[in-house]
Amino acid sequence: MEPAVATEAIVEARGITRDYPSGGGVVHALRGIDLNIKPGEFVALRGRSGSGKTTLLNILIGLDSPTSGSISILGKDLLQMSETERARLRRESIGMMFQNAHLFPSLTALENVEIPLRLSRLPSAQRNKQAIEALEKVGLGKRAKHRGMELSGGEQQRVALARALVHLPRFIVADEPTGNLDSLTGRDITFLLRDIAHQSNIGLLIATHDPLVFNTADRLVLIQDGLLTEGTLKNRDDTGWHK
Ligand SMILES: Nc1ncnc2c1ncn2[C@@H]1O[C@H](COP(=O)(O)OP(=O)(O)OP(=O)(O)O)[C@@H](O)[C@H]1O
Repeated sequence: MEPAVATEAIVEARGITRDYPSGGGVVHALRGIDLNIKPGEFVALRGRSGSGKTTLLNILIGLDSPTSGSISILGKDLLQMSETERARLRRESIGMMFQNAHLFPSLTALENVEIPLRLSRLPSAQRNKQAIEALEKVGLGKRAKHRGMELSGGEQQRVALARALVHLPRFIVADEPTGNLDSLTGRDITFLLRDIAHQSNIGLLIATHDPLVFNTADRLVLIQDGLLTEGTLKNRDDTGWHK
């Protein structure tokens, strides 16, 4: 039996390829991707439209399967898991954010944040407590009773972040989370994500076109024609960017 060694990486992906059949031919969306993300590390994934960002994110969280390659998440082999096990991994250990907040407009912020916990067996008082704590982490403790439709775009995205955090994930994946926000609000959300990842030792992967996001990240990776290269981060200023 192997010794119980805590794995360093949150995610270790090796040689990931993904081919899609298309019009009688094949699209090679990913052509051999290696990517490691450590606890507390914020990695930005930059690439043009169609370069394979969403495909890669979906594969890393088990929503899609690669054509070849291997993926270890939190020390477990993702590709050996059943559909049910992958769903459980997402429910317990992964938080997701998208360009749109996807809130239920007539539910309160608190009810929206509680949704992922409804699938767990937690008693309702515990669910409520965790949801309030998650809203407080994103600075919206006082908006808990406001309905989704009563919140600004930036507040809605904060609620989406609280919903991604409520089950205390180890890995957060976000696809263009600032894409619909003005630059100041986008900056708030980016800094909040970065700070939460650093403080709570969460691995954070954000796919983005937003220069502010990739200049705030700990590491930038570029995806082009289905291949990854390390990017160069710009010099940081002294206004709190980066660490
Ligand atoms: N289900 C699918 N069937 C066929 N081709 C697909 C499918 N999904 C994605 N592709 C192709 O794979 C490539 C990568 O797409 P992907 O959506 O991952 O890009 P992206 O970088 O996320 O783009 P964007 O920034 O526009 O969201 C594209 O050429 C796309 O057309």
